[in-house]
This record gives sequence, structure tokens and C-alpha cells, in this order.
Amino acid sequence: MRKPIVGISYKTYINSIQETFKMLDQIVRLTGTEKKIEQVIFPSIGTLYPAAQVLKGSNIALGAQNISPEKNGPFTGELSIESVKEIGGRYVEIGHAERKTIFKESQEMINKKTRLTLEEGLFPFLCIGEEEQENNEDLLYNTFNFQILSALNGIHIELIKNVIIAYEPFWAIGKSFAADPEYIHKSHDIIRNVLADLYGKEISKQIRIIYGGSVSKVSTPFIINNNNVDGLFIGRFGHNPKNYNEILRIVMSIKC
Ligand SMILES: O=C(CO)COP(=O)(O)O
Repeated sequence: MRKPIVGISYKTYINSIQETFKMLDQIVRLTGTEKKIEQVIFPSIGTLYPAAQVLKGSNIALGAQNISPEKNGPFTGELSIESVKEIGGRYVEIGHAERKTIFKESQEMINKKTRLTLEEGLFPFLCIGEEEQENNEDLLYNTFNFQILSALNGIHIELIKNVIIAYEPFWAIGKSFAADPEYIHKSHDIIRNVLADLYGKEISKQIRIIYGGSVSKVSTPFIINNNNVDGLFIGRFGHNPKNYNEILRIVMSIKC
């Protein structure tokens, strides 16, 4: 069975090392021994190394919000996967809506980063999602199919199961409320079908699909209550460690 997984991104909201220490210390005390669920924290990039020190020895993994498309070389301003690995990072977030819209990240770039992450033995949180709410299921299928196929193009089939698909509809990020649970469930079903059509049923069953976009403790029980939703990718409404802990407990009570 797929192990539930919850990620939380601090984006560029929590940038002080002291504040990061304080928050992660609380989180480690609240949830750091849980084994039935995977937890990943994606701290603000300047706090990645100190965050790694706090998470070390707990059951909470470290993730990088972005990496350079190649291990080393002339990529000014980028974070190398070599550094992520050295400090114990296990996950890499790739293709977030903000990187696509603000930093103009292309599908080709997303493909390079995803491939590098998998070949280096780490686990990508591959973000996909439509820009506008879309009720036509065929159009949604085509959008997901294109994004997944181009991101995973040329990657060895053996590695595909290590991908975590983070379904984050652009239009639901940074809002007051998450997308409607029924809409989320339908999208996850479509993504599972896309994966089965591309890589076969067996592999599709092993890939975790999680939802992100204005998730809160209020919406969590409704979103998570579906077989094809394997976890959450939390933003602002989990930045308070107590809220994060509550969200995690709800997910565990339903999934574990
Ligand atoms: O983008 C997200 C996680 O990657 C979600 O962020 P918000 O929950 O703040 O909308």
C-alpha cells in the first residue's frame, strides 16, 4: 500500500534562521516520532542547512524547494543537488506553479530536474495542475497527461514509482479556501488514470498523488477522505506548528 505523505513548504515566508529553529523544534517535538506517515519540510532556501540540523534524528525529512538542472557547472544562483544530498535532503520540489509563472520554468527544465533528482536517488515532489478551474474531464486529462509525460520523458521506468505527484491547481494556491473536495477527488482519479495509461496499472498504483493549494485543518478531512489522495502539500495554513500538527493528526486518523 502507498504510505501517506505530507509535505509543508515555507516558500520564502520564514527566512530567519532563529525562527526556523523555533518552529522546527516545536514540530519535531509534536510529530517527530511518527512512523506511519512520511513528513517532509521544505524550508526557505537560506535556512536549509540549519533546518537539516534540527530535523536530523527525527522522522521528518528535509526537502529542497528547487535545484539546479545539472549537478555542477555554470548555473549562477542555483542550488546543487550535491549540496542537498550532503546535508541529508531526501526530497526535491519541482515545477511549482510559482516557479512556472514567476521564473518561467519550462517543461524541459522540469524534466531535467526530475530526472536528476531520481537518478541521484532522491524523491521529486513533481507539481502539476491546471491554470484555471476546468470542468471538462477530457481537457483535464490532456493537461495532466502533457505535464506528466513531459516531466518524466526519458526517465527509466524503474524510477517512476519514486515520483510523488503534487496536484496543485494554480487557481487554488494562495487563496482563502482549497479547491472543492469533489473537484480534487475527480482530478486525482484522472491523474491515476493518466499514470496507468502511461506506465501501466502496477506502477500507477505505487505512485503517491497528494493535493496542495490553500489546505487548512478545516478542509483536510474532506480532501483526504479518498483512495486516490495519498497526502497533502501544505502552505500558509500549516506554518503554525500547532496547526501543522492538527492537520497531520487528521490525515493519520483517516489514512493510517
Ligand atoms: O503552494 C502550496 C504548497 O506548495 C500551497 O500553498 P498555500 O497553502 O499557501 O496556498
